[in-house]
Amino acid sequence: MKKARDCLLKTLRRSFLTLQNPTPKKMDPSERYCYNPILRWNPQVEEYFIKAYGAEHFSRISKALTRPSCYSCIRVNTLKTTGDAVIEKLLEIIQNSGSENAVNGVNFNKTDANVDSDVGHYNKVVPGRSDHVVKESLQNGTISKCQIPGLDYVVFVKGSGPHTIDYGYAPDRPPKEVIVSRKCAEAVLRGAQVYVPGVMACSSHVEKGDKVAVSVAIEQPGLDGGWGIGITRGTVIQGLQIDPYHSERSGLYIGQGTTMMSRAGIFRVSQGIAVDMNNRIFQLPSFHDVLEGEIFLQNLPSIVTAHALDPQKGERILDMCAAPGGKTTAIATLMRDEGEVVAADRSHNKVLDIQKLAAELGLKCITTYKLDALKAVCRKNESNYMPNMCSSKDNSCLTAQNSDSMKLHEEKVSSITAEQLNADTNCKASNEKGNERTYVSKADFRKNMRRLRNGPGRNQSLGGRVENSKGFSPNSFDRVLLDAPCSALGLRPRLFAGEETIESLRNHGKYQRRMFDQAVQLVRPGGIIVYSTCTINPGENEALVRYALDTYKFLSLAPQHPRIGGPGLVGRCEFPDGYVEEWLRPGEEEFVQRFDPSSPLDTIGFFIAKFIVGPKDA
Ligand SMILES: C[S@@+](CC[C@H](N)C(=O)[O-])C[C@H]1O[C@@H](n2cnc3c(N)ncnc32)[C@H](O)[C@@H]1O
Repeated sequence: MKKARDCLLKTLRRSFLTLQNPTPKKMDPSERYCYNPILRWNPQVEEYFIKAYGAEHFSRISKALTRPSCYSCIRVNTLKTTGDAVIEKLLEIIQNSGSENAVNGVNFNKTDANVDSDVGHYNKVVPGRSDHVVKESLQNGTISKCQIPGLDYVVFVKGSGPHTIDYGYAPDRPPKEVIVSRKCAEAVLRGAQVYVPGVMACSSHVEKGDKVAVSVAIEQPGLDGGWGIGITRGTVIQGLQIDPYHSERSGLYIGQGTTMMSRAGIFRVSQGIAVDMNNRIFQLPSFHDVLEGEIFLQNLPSIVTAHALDPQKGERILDMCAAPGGKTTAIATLMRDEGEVVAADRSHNKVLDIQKLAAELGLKCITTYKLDALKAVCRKNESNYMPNMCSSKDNSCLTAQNSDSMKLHEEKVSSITAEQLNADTNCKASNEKGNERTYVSKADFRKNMRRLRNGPGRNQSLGGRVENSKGFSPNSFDRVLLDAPCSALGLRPRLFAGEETIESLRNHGKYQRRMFDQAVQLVRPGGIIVYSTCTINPGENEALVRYALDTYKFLSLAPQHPRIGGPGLVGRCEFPDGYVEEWLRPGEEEFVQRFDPSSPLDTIGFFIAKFIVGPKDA
């Protein structure tokens, strides 16, 4: 029934488009076979953002969102190596790589990585690269160290684009084509290959080894007021104007590639590379499998977020929404792996990702938990609340699921507690002497306690065990990072933004405020909360700050270092339904960092606010 309805809608839509444009005009191929996407928004959301940013600025932001940043940002694992050593190794890799890889399309992969997803990476390095390439890479700034004070361990590798591609169009002989899904295209723009599940449609008679023009199917407004892509997997493309989705694809060509299998193969198998993208609109270096453990690819604003938190050695830090662990590991590295970073996420599998990343980077001070951030504060009346497990030392309330392994160790724990506590009280004095290795720090003590109760560390050796937590005691963290789940409207490249409505944006805001309420309870007086999102939506950024400052009088905005983002938005927005959203007040805007995707920094859209927690009973 639904299929028939969809089919009918599609047919109606096509007739509607044909009626609107009865004799499709011949299009200049340079207009058609190019990359010039227009980001579609929900009309009310667009109106709201235009009010916030002004029409011209919002149009620049929209444009920037459709493109990837033109460089890769590498966070060097300073516990294992240095920025200079990494640059040297990368240059060596370029030197040994094939000349077919242009400098601006630097290909750093050691091996073919046959990732079985529609967005995996695939690259190969061919030996025989000449020396001048290395010199050029340095001279033209392909590889450079970040110049921002304190961030000299961050390495940038430049990419290039958008490039104009000749798809070999000739009158009456259109190029063979492959149409991919939006998600696949977004990954391809970031440097991935086209994998089988990402292919939507393909020209007839495509054989392995054919050159194909790759375009993307993006959601279009439907007659029913929703969005649809109006094309089904397996559709045959003739290269004619009567092809389904022909006009919609104009300006949405993301590159040229060589098919790795025939059309029949693409739609028969379930995995593998369908198209090897060898001529891309954006040429960005790919680092899959490269210098594993020594480097981590991370957006610059995320690295800055860890700095804004300013974690100190020996502290206890909570990362409330931590997966996949990019910021957790940045924080642990800034702490030189001394102290405790509690990394929580509500998704079991994502917690495993944090563990994997921590192990890869060799970080030991990270403890992971599966935990709903909305219930991050330990409630004493929980049915399975076990007071002896919510010790003032550990402050983590573990669930009954772990009680067996805990009972086994309980005796041992109690026998060492007194001794350890003595060590604990000694730690301040020892610290003053700077003799960090001979005393048991608070963090080490907590780690030992956990080891005794739970066996060896969770990171490397337990092979995928994830501990559930019922939450933590109030005031039990020195600093809390809330890198909140959000509308992600700052992520790049983005080819469609119509799914978010005013209502869904407001819901994100509500969810974030509830999480923030938990963060406020968990951090001790005198501690720090950093709140961040990867969205351009002021309702999830400045409005959260307003809520925080108005609700909790003991919070105040703190300056951030480094500060490379722009100021926040001051003012308010009145919605047609009467809802009023309050943003920052004059004087507050310079305390937050707003990363504008259309600014010369060329980052994702991102927001960071830092709060100092004053005496809570004041
Ligand atoms: C923006 S991502 C975090 C990215 C991470 N901080 C990093 O830098 O790698 C948001 C995360 O919040 C998690 N999340 C969403 N709702 C949650 C909840 N109620 N409790 C805990 N985690 C949640 C998601 O699983 C997701 O991993």
